[in-house]
Amino acid sequence: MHIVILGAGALGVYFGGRWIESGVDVTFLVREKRAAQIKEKGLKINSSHGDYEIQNPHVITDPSEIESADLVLFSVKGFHLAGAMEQLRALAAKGASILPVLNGIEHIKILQEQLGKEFVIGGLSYIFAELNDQGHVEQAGDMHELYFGPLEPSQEKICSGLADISQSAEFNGKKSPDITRELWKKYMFITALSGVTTAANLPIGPVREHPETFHIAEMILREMQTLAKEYGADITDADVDSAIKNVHALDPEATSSMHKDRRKGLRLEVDHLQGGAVRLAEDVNVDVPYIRAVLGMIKPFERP
Ligand SMILES: NC(=O)C1=CN([C@@H]2O[C@H](COP(=O)(O)OP(=O)(O)OC[C@H]3O[C@@H](n4cnc5c(N)ncnc54)[C@H](OP(=O)(O)O)[C@@H]3O)[C@@H](O)[C@H]2O)C=CC1
Ligand SMILES: CC(C)(CO)C(=O)C(=O)O
Repeated sequence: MHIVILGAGALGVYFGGRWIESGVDVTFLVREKRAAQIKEKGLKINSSHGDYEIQNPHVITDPSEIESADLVLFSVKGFHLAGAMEQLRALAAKGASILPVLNGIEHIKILQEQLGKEFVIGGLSYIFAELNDQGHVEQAGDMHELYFGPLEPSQEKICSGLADISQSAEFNGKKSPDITRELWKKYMFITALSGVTTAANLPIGPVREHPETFHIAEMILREMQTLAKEYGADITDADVDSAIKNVHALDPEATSSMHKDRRKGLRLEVDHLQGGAVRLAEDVNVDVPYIRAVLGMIKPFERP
């Protein structure tokens, strides 16, 4: 299987690197600046699951440089979705299925509309990873999960193939029979975690210590549960309880990638995540006052 990584950031390099380590053919499709950085500094994963340096990574800046691809791991931030569409179209035309791992949900429909439903697989990840100033990945903690699953029956084969090749890779690759539910569970979790940590500008430890602050996270989980149900995803009370338990289990210093971006003064995915939730809620007449409130608190730091 030939996999193209579109978005050689934290997730793209981590999962792409782990596939390369296990012998899979991987190409990184990047923009010029990132290509120059990779040429100078190389690609490396520093990880609690073992470090790995990618020797001579295959890096391209134009899809025309490859003949064919089976799969694209699409790992850009929500605000780069539109800018990557032309490259995705070119790769789909070469036969590739697209596996987006962005947080959120709005991108799935946009990709399906732009590329055709048969090309878009469901995917998401649980991992704490970021790029350091060398452009190398820093991954922390136990979690390194990549979930994927068919959104259309025709995608069973590529998802099974992906499960097979991921078995020997150093991450947990999980083929889900109900990826839409998994997508909503992750969207619920990240809307709450990124909302409360980024708005408070605090990691999860101090958020948990203040019941009034933690209450906001719990209310966002509930609002997301209601929203998911409106969109046909059966997110149960047990799912919400399990999300709360997972937040309690996090290291006190742990925080969301959005909060890390706020601390670094980088552009935030708030419009894609909390903004997307508000848009989806408006479309089905659901009230989401807590999500609206954190959206308002985070907006001034968005740097669009
Ligand atoms: N980091 C984490 O721990 C987690 C992140 N996520 C989600 O995964 C997604 C990706 O996050 P993350 O990996 O952290 O993001 P990063 O910002 O680390 O990486 C995104 C990469 O996409 C590249 N990119 C953007 N547009 C293009 C394009 N048109 N062509 C080629 N490359 C492009 C950027 O490159 P350039 O340098 O050129 O700008 C950048 O390197 C987000 O939706 C995030 O919420 C989910 C779970 C955990
Ligand atoms: C849930 C978490 C924190 C880890 O996967 C994440 O998705 C993020 O920080 O963006």
